[in-house]
Amino acid sequence: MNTLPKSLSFKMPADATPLGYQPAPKNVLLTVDRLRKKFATGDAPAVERASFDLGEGEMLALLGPSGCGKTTTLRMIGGFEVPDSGHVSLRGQDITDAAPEARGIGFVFQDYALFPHLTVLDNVKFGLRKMTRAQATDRAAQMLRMVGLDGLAGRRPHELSGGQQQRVALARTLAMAPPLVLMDEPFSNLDAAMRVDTRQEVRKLLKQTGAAGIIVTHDQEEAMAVADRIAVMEAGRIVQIGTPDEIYRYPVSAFVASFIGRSNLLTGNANGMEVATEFGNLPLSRAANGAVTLSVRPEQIMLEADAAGPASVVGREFRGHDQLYWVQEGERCMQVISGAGATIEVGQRVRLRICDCVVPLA
Ligand SMILES: Nc1ncnc2c1ncn2[C@@H]1O[C@H](COP(=O)(O)OP(=O)(O)OP(=O)(O)O)[C@@H](O)[C@H]1O
Repeated sequence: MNTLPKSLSFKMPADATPLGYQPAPKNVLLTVDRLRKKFATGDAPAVERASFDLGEGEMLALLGPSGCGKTTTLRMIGGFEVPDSGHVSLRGQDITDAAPEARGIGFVFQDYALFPHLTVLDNVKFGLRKMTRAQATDRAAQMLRMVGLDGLAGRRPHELSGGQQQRVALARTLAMAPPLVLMDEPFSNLDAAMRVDTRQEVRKLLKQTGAAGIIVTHDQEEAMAVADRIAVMEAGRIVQIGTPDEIYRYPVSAFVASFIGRSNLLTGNANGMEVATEFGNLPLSRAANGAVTLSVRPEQIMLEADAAGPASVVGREFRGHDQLYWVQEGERCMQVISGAGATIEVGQRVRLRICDCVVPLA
């Protein structure tokens, strides 16, 4: 038998927040209130009723598939796009109509937007024109030390790697000590290994300086790695906001369950904290009643080799730390994640057992 270590509990804690939306952070820095934007060319609004609060020093990821409105939301916060309606406030002051440069918000663009003819040091000094030259040089040198690039101050951007350019762009933004930094797909130009290192570096630097951040990404792994909270967007709307844990464990809809990690969707008939399914009666993560769709994560399912079992393995992916199986039972194909130890081969008969709370979806 192939048993699973249970590192996650899907039982909702008694003090869990209501589905979807968390209470406002304690020290609110930014309030985004029902932003809407419809472009002349589109049938539907690109963004509809986007609302959230961001705390001082908090890191939020706007996550969703291509075209769901992430960049448009970010651009409205930054002042690069004028909303049709709704408001943006920073520390209680309405900045909806303020020009980008008057908002005191920092930006890191996808292409870093470094000046190719300026040295690294002069790029970082660029935004510090209100300081004396000596003060600006000191501040820029300090920022370059912080991002670990003080040895490269005299180079030009084309003499740096993508990750180093990214850090220069961040140093330039942080030099101005903004309370908030907006980043649109900031790691997309980096290779996979560098992306992993750079995103941790960026998170650390923002936390170190106390700046809050909003990062746009379509990569759920990146969002989970870098953000304190994730706002998941679908077709112009924010459909769920929560910590990475909350969103993974308690997705509110089939869309969120399938976009963040892998999910098997089942149907059942709920009665309070229990649901009747084709896999027997299962405990629910929260109370529900009547017909429900359920999300079951692949690691919540146990796979047992059984020559008389009702299902068979139709695919297997060895992933080093674990294995992902596709298991066909009648019309249904389930995804199951199991330990890397014992292997069940493709073609073998198996039995599936769900061994945790299942999550009812809206
Ligand atoms: N300037 C524009 N004019 C017309 N339509 C636009 C404009 N900018 C964005 N859109 C449309 O608005 C919708 C949302 O676009 P947006 O760039 O915000 O999505 P996104 O989630 O950031 O996508 P991606 O991950 O591909 O960058 C899309 O349908 C897009 O085609």
